[in-house]
This record gives sequence, structure tokens and C-alpha cells, in this order.
Amino acid sequence: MSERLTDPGYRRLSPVDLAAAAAGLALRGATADIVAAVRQFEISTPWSAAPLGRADNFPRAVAARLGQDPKRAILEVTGGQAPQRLVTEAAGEIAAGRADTALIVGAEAISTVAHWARAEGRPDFTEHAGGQIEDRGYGLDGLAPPALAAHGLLDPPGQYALFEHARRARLGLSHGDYRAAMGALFAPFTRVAAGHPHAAAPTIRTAEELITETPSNRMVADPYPRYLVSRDKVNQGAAVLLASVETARRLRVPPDRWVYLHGHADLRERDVLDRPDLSAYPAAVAAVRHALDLAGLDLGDLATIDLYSCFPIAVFAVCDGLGLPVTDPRGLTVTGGLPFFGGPGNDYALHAIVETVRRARRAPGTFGLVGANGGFLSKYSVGVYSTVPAPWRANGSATIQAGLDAVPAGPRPGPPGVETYTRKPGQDAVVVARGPDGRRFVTSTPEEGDLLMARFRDLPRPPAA
Ligand SMILES: CC(=O)SCCNC(=O)CCNC(=O)[C@H](O)C(C)(C)COP(=O)(O)OP(=O)(O)OC[C@H]1O[C@@H](n2cnc3c(N)ncnc32)[C@H](O)[C@@H]1OP(=O)(O)O
Repeated sequence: MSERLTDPGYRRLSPVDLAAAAAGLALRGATADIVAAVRQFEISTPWSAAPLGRADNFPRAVAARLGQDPKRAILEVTGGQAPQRLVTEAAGEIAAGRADTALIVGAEAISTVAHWARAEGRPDFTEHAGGQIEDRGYGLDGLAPPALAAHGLLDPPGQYALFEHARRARLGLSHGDYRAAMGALFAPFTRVAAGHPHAAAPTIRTAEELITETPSNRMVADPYPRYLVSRDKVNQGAAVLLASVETARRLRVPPDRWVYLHGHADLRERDVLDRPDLSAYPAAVAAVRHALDLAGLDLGDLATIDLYSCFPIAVFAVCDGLGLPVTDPRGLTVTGGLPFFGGPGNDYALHAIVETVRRARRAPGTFGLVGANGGFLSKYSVGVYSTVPAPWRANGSATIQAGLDAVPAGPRPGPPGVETYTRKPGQDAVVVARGPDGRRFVTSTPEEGDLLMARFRDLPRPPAA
């Protein structure tokens, strides 16, 4: 479900409206034992605000619209991994016989809220549903490093920009060549978005257009102009219904609509400043590998792939680790990705799952993979979907996580110098550097990008702390 401000018949739908509309289509009269919801951005941090008001119990508010009173209502922690994590958890609950059906829902109306926040005659989205809720909290532990906070760099564009320049340094690319690579990665995404009925920005753009600064493609955080950044001004909702085979049969869901979860994994990366390599995402790579192993597949067996794409590095880092060419002819998105389809808060991957399921139904017997990223390349959840029947198999994420956590924290040993940096317009650059003692530190400098670049190549000493 989606609506744009410019749509004829625009209705100012709230997140509950959007989620309920999507959930109604998924349920088609079925009853959900569990309703598990993805958290809206407006309740994702202690400092978030909901200027139009909000539901006090989002999953139950959605259920109530559909005349349902589920046994369990869940509100998941913050993060873009949430949709896939919830699908995997719910599938396990059903396999264990603790539920017959589970509905996963999510929606954002960030565009509508931003538009009406200070306008006359604004709608009131306050809603009292009450009742039981398993609110899992923000789940933000480790996501706000004080050293970055001290330099005002807690926002996603700023932190992802650091990862991007770290990758540029690793590859030894000039600013221009790296920008060109980001444009080349995302230009095909714009073509997919242009063909998706729910895309927020369905405009085909060339690589050159994506990276050329213009008034509408203004610099957000070097190296990102706006077109390379997740687009949060969207109104989008999605829902996924899970059921056991017996229940699907009882509900008379036609068997050609049954799609099974073949592989899955949920892994977590170290806190940002403890990572050996700021350009890499080993937890995501391990999650994709493990989900494929569980499904008994190789990358080459997949018909569709959707890698979370809030910023280019989220795709690059997974492709780098897997050895998957970014030019893979299957494409790396089924929706158009977060800057073009839209980045509805924590909810994007639910849309990717819906589209993957649709494509699996259209091509029975094929397999599709969804990779869902949360935080600052912090949490990755993967699902592999197909119409081919598969038994439930628990994953081995805990064992793999222990292996990832055993890698020593902190930067790889190396000479002192700049590891990465970013700069927001009109501000000093924020620099992450390795000191003479091998420790990582964060500092700010008014120096220009070219001078910082020189530090990548010739690193006489770190900038003054
Ligand atoms: C794990 C993760 O997912 S991390 C990612 C988390 N997500 C984020 O951090 C979101 C990052 N993105 C953003 O913060 C914002 O998109 C920004 C800052 C990059 C740009 O936002 P803005 O400054 O509002 O951009 P701008 O005003 O240019 O508007 C962008 C587009 O939205 C439209 N728009 C702006 N305001 C509104 C509004 N209230 N309602 C509807 N559309 C709007 C504009 O018309 C423009 O559309 P166009 O592309 O067709 O020209």
C-alpha cells in the first residue's frame, strides 16, 4: 500500500491506516494469532517525535481495524533488519506449534506527517488501542558511539558516509571514480523503481544524474548527494501472513500462493568504532552465506536478490564479501531500493519480502533472497523464499555470532593516519584516524577534502586531536 501527496484522491492515511489496508489484503478473512509490527521511526529513539500523534499500541490498533484480537501483539526493536527477523521468528513459532497464523505488519507515513506537521487543519493520528503488547524497546545499545556523538555524527547519512570513504581508501580510488561507481551501482535500481507501482520516486536516472550535484540533488554528507540516500519522505505499508500448511489448507489458500522460508539468519556486527575494517560488513556476509547453506543453495541458484540499499555501501560491502559482482544480471533489488522505491523507516525489507514472494509465485520453483540491514551496518537478517516445499529448520546464527564476536575488537594494526572522513555542507570534516598507539580516535578539521585525501596516501601524522 502507498500514497503520494500528489496522488488524485490522496487520503492522508496514517501508519495504522496504511498497515491495516495492507494487512487486510494479506489476511483475506483469516485470523492472526500473532500480530508483530515493525517500529515506526517516530517511536524508534528516545528523541523521536510524533507531531500528528500516534497509536499507543500499533499492532493492536492495526488488528482492531480488521476486527481482530490477536493472542499476542509484538512491537519489534528499531532497525531495518526487523521485518525479516520477525518473519523468521514467526515461522519458528508456527513450526513449534505455538501459533497457527502470524501477521507481520509495518507502515510509515513520514511524507504525510512532514507535510502536515505545522499545517492548518492537520489530521490527528492519536489512537488508543490498549491491551497486551510485547514492546521490545528501542534496541539501540551500541548504536550511538560517544566519540561520534561528540562530533554530531549520529545520523545515518553521516555514519554511512564514513564507511563509504573507508572503502574508497581501501580500493585506492579517487573521489570522482568512487562517485562514478556509486552512480553505476544505483542507476539500474532507478529502472526497477520506475516499474514498481508503489515506488516513491519512480524516475529513471543515469549514473551521471545520480552523482551530479544540482539544487535538487544537494550534498547531504560527502560523498552522498541526496539521490544516493535512503528517501524517508514516503507513505508506504506492507504486510505478510504466515501460516502452517495445515492452516493454509483449512483457510483454502490456493497452494500456488504458498511460499516457504528455506533459509534464514540473524547476525550482528561489532559497534562501529570497534570494527577492524570500517568498509566491511562480515556479519552480513556470514548471514547471507548461512541462509543459503540452510537452504542448500549457492548464490548462483537464486533467481532474485534484494540487498538492503539505504546507501551504496550497504550493497557494496555485501557484494565485496560474497564476491558477487555489482553488475550481476539478476540485479540487486526487486523494488528499486531505499533511495528510489522508498525507505519507509525500519520497514523497507517487508516490501522487499512482499515483492520477492510475488516473483516466486510468478516463477514457481525459483528462489529469492532478501537481505535486511539495521542500524549502521549493525544487524543483518536474511531470508530465502521459494514455492518449493521445505520443512522448518532452525538456523545456527548463535554459533556463527560467537565466531564473529571472537575476532579482536579495534582497528587492524597499521600505520597512524586517517582511516576515513566525511563532511556535511558548511561544517568541518569529521575524521576517524588511527593514532601512533594503534588506537582509533575521532576528530574534526576544517581541512579540505583534497588534503584529507592526501593523508590516505601519505600519512605523516594524524590530525591534531
Ligand atoms: C538501516 C537504515 O535504513 S539507515 C537509513 C535510515 N534513513 C535515513 O536516514 C533517511 C535519510 N534521508 C533523509 O533524511 C532525507 O531523505 C534527506 C535529508 C536525505 C533529504 O530529505 P529532504 O531534505 O526532505 O529532501 P527534499 O526536501 O529535497 O525532498 C526529497 C523529495 O521528497 C519530496 N518531499 C519533501 N518533503 C515532502 C513532504 N513533506 N511530503 C512529500 N514529499 C516531500 C520532495 O519533493 C523531493 O521529491 P523529488 O525527489 O521528487 O524532488
